[in-house]
Amino acid sequence: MSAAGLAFREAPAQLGLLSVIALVGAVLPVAVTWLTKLVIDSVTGGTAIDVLLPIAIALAVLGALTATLPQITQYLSAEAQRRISRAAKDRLYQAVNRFPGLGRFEDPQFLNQLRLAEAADSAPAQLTIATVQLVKNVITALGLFGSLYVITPFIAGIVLVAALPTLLAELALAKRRVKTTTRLSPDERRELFYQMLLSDERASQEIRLFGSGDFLRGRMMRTMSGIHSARRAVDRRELVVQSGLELFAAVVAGTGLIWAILAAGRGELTAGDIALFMAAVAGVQIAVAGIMSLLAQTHEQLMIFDHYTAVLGAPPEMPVAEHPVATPELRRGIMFEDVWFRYGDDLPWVLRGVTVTVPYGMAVGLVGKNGAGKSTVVKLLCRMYDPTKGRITWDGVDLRDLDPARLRDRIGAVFQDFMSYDLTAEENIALGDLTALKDPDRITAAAVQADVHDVVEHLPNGYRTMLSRMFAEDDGSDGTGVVLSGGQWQRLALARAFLRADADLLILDEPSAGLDPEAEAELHARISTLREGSTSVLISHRLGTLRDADLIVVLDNGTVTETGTHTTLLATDGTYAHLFTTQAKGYQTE
Ligand SMILES: Nc1ncnc2c1ncn2[C@@H]1O[C@H](COP(=O)(O)OP(=O)(O)OP(=O)(O)O)[C@@H](O)[C@H]1O
Repeated sequence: MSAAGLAFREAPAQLGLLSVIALVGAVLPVAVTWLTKLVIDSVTGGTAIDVLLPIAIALAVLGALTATLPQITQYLSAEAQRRISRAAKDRLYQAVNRFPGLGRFEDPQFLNQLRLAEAADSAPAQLTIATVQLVKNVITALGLFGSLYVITPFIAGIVLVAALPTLLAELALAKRRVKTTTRLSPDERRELFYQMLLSDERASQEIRLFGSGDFLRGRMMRTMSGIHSARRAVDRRELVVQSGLELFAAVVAGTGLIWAILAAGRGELTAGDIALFMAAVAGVQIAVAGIMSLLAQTHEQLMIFDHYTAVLGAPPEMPVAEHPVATPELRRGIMFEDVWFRYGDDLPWVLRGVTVTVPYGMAVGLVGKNGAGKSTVVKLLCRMYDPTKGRITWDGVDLRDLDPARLRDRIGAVFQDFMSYDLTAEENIALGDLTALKDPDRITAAAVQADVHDVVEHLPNGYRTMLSRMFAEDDGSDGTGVVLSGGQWQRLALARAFLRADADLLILDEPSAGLDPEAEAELHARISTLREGSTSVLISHRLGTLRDADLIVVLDNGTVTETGTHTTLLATDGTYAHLFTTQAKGYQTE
């Protein structure tokens, strides 16, 4: 949709009124100029007061209109801006939410474009309002130019020709401004990153312990200085060019005035003509300067709006089937068939020909050293990315042929880098399946399964307690937000996954890393019961928790090196046996 289309759909009344006011405002200066000439000529010509009075009253009414219309215009523009920006922002984040995978969020070029698009949410409104103002200024300029032409076609011609360099200069300046903004986008993203880091609750502990605050502040200030010097260069150029243009306009107006006074001396012009001449030259110049700056603004906003439309029109980063196959209920299993994967064309292979089956109804354990590719396998299972080569099938159907959203509906997961939201406890769990917000019993049941019910129940406001000290007042309690411990957050993340009790596949990536030994043992007993008969993939560095798995898959440097049960793998005496005995030794007393 075009900027104007969006603007008129969201604020038709405001923009309609603004257009009418602009039309009235456009002819006001012309009418005032002519009436002023009439008054002066009448006064100097000795016209009767009863003829003068209506003109004076008309001038007073036009003066009142000239004074009030800008205030009304400002109010209507602000309201139109709010409505249109709201809709533009909504569309932008709808588009962002539509990207099926993670690729876009790891692409710096796209992130730069997104930052520019975020700044462009006021562009549709500004563009439309600027266009209305542009039309207004054109009408005023034509009216005043016509008035000037009646008195002196020669000077009128000079004023017109003098406007040309202004137009070209303003357009060039606008182009440079947009170029600078685009070029500075990565730096501004960087500056924002440092800024957020310095005020981030989670980062503050390390920053204080390592005393890295001043280092990060220094980096932020250096980035900011770079941005400022680039902007200063643009501002200086604008200062020089625009001052030159103003000077040029003053010379044109001054020369015209001298000519007009000389002409009046020769009796060719009346006093009213001189007044009209002065008002018209100034008015035309103001209107023309307004047109130039509005044209430049429009040009700039159009270029910024391009980034907005580019994000809105960006295709999904991985192909989404136009007519997806309905995701079948899992009955056979998930197969990785010679899957190769790397995060980017210029990055190393992370998975190299992985062929493995997660059979239906079985608990599969995934083991491997840091960086072996375990979390990557999980991300591919959820189709956050597509394999670079090979394929993954869900009951025989290639994941690429399924609707990613419907596939994910069938999966419950706790990721290694799970989220803790600054929301209430209830909402933190319900995010696993938002329909549960209307069914608190389901939320409680999931919390019981994740062994976090007791903790939540005893919070100051129970399930409605805000799990943040930053937004504490939002929970309607006495304003005391609560901060949970790492292990408690982890259980909450588990509850979020357990909310999808009927999920076909349960993925747990290091679900007990933050739990105390007792809680871990309890959790794994619970998970075992939950996993019984259901299909699950569990990643854990604590190999003891995988003993009961129906199948253990060992990943090493992106390839499957061993598969079997705990007993068979121990007997094989390979990597798994080595890792297991090394870990077991650590628990044994001498
Ligand atoms: N988003 C990403 N972009 C680029 N490379 C990535 C990305 N995520 C992971 N990697 C790389 O892929 C490799 C495998 O990472 P992965 O997280 O799958 O390992 P892992 O076996 O889960 O490790 P760990 O036991 O430490 O959690 C690593 O070398 C990592 O640097």
